Amino acid sequence: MARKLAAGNWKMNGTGASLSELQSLASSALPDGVDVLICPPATLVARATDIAGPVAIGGQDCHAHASGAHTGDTSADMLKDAGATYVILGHSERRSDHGETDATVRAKTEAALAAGLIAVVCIGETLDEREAGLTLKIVGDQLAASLPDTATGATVVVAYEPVWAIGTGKVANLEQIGEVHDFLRAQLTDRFGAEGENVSLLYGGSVKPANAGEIFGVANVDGALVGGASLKAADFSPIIAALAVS
Ligand SMILES: O=C[C@H](O)COP(=O)(O)O
Repeated sequence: MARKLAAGNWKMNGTGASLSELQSLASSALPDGVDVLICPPATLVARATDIAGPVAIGGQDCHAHASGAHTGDTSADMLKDAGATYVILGHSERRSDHGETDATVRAKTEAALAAGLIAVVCIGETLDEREAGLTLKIVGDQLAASLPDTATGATVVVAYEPVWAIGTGKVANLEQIGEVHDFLRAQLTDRFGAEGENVSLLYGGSVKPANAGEIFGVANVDGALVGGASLKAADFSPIIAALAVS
């Protein structure tokens, strides 16, 4: 059985003052049965873990190597040392801005698992790919090539984020979300057997308090990876609450 996860990705937003939002979330009465994760910028990970209480803290990327001459990069071991327990990998913004391939994502995922972090592996099609009828082929190929053979429900989360729905206000409709999540679950169980049922499947792309409830009602949606609406506790809290009652 996959665990429910409400994950917030602050992307390149936030300074020390923003930690008041995390503080507010951490001191609120979080519902049982939902894991809550905030992934702030790398500069805030260590400070965030000091005040996070029941909220897990994650990085937004890591290098595939544990250490070395890689100026500007952060290793999975470093995130772990700073108190992180998760790391987002293969976000479409990393894939497009930094040329990350599925092979890169798989190598990073292996590094994250070796460091003891839970990897939130992101996949998703572009609008051109959807309009060409390639959605399931694209996400299936990304899933297969980005996950290592050692992935389990305890070590890996998969986030389906249609690129065209990220930060655009355009949300995939429930039928589109359901089709992809059912497909991903089948792919996971084909490859990992019963363990594939334990991998949490998140939807991401313009999730807001107003649409979270209906999205969480879709089969095989175990939570969300939320960008903009995770920056304020007042927006993220109702999304967490909607997941709890789904
Ligand atoms: O990682 C989060 C996703 O990119 C979704 O971002 P968004 O909720 O701002 O659309």
